[in-house]
Amino acid sequence: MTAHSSSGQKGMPTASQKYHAYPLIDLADRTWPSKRIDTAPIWCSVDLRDGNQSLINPMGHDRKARMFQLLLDMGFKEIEIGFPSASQTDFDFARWCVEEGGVPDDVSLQVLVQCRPELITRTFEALEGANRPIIHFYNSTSELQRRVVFDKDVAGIKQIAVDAAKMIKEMAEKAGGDFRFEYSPESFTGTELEVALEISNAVIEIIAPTPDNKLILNLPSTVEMATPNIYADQIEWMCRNIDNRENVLISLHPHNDRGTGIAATELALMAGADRVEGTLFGNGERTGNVDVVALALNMFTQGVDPKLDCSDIERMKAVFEYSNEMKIPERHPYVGELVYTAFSGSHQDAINKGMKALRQANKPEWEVPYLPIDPNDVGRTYEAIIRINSQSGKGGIAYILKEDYGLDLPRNLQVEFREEIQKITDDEGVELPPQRIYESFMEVYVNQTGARLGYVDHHTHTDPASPGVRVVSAEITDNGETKRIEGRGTGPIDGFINALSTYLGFSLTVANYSEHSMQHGSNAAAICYMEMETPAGKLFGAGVNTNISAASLAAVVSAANRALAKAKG
Ligand SMILES: CC(=O)SCCNC(=O)CCNC(=O)[C@H](O)C(C)(C)COP(=O)(O)OP(=O)(O)OC[C@H]1O[C@@H](n2cnc3c(N)ncnc32)[C@H](O)[C@@H]1OP(=O)(O)O
Ligand SMILES: CC(C)C(=O)C(=O)O
Repeated sequence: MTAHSSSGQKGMPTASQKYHAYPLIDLADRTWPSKRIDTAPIWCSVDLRDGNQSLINPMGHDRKARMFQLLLDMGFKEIEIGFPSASQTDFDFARWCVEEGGVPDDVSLQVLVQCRPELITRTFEALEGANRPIIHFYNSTSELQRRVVFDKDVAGIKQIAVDAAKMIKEMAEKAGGDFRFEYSPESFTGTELEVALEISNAVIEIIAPTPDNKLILNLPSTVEMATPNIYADQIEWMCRNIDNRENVLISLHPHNDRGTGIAATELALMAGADRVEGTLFGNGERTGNVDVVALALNMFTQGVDPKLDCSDIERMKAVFEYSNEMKIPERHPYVGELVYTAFSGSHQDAINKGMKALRQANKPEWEVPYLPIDPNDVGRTYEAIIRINSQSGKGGIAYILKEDYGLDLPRNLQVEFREEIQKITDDEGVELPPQRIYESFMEVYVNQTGARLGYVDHHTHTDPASPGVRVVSAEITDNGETKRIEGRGTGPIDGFINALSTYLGFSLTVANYSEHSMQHGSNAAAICYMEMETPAGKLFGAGVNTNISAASLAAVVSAANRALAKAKG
């Protein structure tokens, strides 16, 4: 039945008529909810097989080889390199890996094959001479596939698995090599647990795994059909009930149809699984395989060694994009261009303060608000942490000026300058790059193109008649004309302010003052920030000079210019 909305548009069909809820698992004494992941699983990359079979243009040799090298460099010890009986490309790649791939002794090549004799034979040919390769065989066991794809009952489906297991075991013995075995009751999540158990146990009996050669029993979430807790229950149930558990490695192979592949994998690891098959950044059929990088880095941020080297995530991204001919979205966990970036004011403020506190604490532990991982740990820089648009606040602007240009703005100046930036971002409606923020700061406070006054030079001497009083004589420009002004005070700033106040005919006083050396674009110059009470209200000026007194006086002139401009409206 089709529902119709009040607008007359055709709505979605009635959910309960078209779909049904996934049944709950009867496991009242489940233990996984109170477990945590404290060691890394055995990782197996399936980029070159499950990832590859989902691509518009499957990988040729070069794209495969480049991905393969990355996977080795990241420390994968098990790599599913393809489906050699399916295509000449995959067959040739398997041969290349065996003969020329430089596979370290502790790495097993894994290949996938259906339970079909001619394909199994070809698979053994592809692996001749390989070191401890894993033959991964599978057949679909779900109720739906039994009914509509294979037209067989459980016994018939079990027979497919058993026949293949026998053939593979015999061929391995005949070949005399040191083979390892993996069996997947494919579409496990659509299979009744008792059926998956019966078929898996039948395979285990034939393979007869030992402590030295355990069977990998891969329980795939071929299609993610339910909430992650259900997958965890299924895995805990299988771990408890499977025969010969001590000689069986329970492996996960989650897909991401509901967008919860990572959560499902994590809960299933808590439920007792030993191994995970997945792909870099989650490429794979439909919505992908589980993202092993996110899994590994999730572990890392919990203080667990993930046993996968993700320290050069930019290289990983580049290889992913080259080999898969796909782009990684900006928000993808840990790797997306924007995942370490805050645009919004309060986040920027917190990050700014967090980074400062971290520097001061000088401890190894990472704790910065809004950043669950130190970008440096995956080879990203701090450069893009804070970016400025109309959602940004003073903290973010101050962060950029400090980190990129070494300008340490006092708090009130941050507030004042934010208004200048806000005008621009509201007008333009787009992001403002750091250089424009810096140039804007220099223009508003230091260069002041077209401003009425300019500081040129000054000299001071003690008033012989009044010891302790300094006489300041300064040269300024007023609308381009050179003027000499003179004033007296306790020091150069005081004397200069008195001179300028008299010259302009209004009072200027210092409310606050700070200075530091410039680290950017100027050798040994200092910058002075001067907050002044003026008839137009409290305003900042800034001055840059190699002489600190001159920088201060330039800052006074800058504030006076801003007061004059404000008074003019
Ligand atoms: C969930 C997964 O990712 S599983 C992996 C899937 N990956 C791939 O399929 C990629 C590579 N595959 C291929 O290139 C091809 O499918 C090949 C070369 C393996 C086989 O090709 P073909 O035999 O021409 O065709 P096709 O795949 O359609 O064959 C399906 C037949 O195999 C049977 N079959 C499918 N899977 C299996 C299996 N695991 N074990 C035994 N038989 C199987 C089907 O029931 C069907 O039988 P039917 O011909 O009697 O109806
Ligand atoms: C072959 C199996 C493990 C598979 O790829 C899947 O179920 O997704």
